[in-house]
Amino acid sequence: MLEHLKKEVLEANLMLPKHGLVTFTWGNVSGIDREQGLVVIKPSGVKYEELQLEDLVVVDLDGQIIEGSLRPSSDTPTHLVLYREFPNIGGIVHTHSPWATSWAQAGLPIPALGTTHADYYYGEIPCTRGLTKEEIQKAYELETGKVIIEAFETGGMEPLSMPGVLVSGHAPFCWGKNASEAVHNAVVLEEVAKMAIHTVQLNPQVTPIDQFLLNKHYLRKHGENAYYGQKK
Ligand SMILES: O=C(CO)[C@@H](O)[C@H](O)COP(=O)(O)O
Repeated sequence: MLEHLKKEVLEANLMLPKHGLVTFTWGNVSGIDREQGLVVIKPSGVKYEELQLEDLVVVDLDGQIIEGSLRPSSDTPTHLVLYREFPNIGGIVHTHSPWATSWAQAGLPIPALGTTHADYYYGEIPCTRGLTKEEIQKAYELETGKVIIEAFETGGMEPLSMPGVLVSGHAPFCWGKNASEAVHNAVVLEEVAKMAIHTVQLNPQVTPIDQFLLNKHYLRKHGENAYYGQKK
């Protein structure tokens, strides 16, 4: 079942080590078939170099395993919260990529300090609050998803114009229209996180770019009047 989605999710998972976003078995990618309400996700703890199509796990939005002999990613509940609350996303990536994880561990949002950021993220990349002891004890991965939703509800952000978030004390989650786009956004997040740290080191007084410049760069690539690249 879901052979096309499985191939897309496998390819997206294998892009994580290719782009230097993961070490060992860290990280995971999933994709959703919205018509069937089924999610394909990486199995937990499997080495990327050994990952095969038949290892992928299919779950429903309640987390029930529909197909697969391996346990799904330990972060599956987080992915499922996001799929349930963000109806326009089709793929999710979680990594511990070092530069973005440094911002998450510092508990800081990433300000829009340049146009590279603005090309993909329409403003400051948010950082959630930390989870409470009760949340950690009760349902860690589920509550991780809930603090992400809480951050977006508080900030009033639209998920596809802000396709990533830093979970305080943990690491980033990114998403997109599909698994491949989610990985693309995760690569951009890591690059933007690295540039931002270097920029602040060079000039601690640096401030975010002007909203007008941010709009210009974001809308060059997104929306009905986008003109970057070639017509589809
Ligand atoms: O967030 C974490 C660990 O803190 C994850 O990135 C794991 O390292 C990957 O877990 P699996 O997907 O293999 O269960």
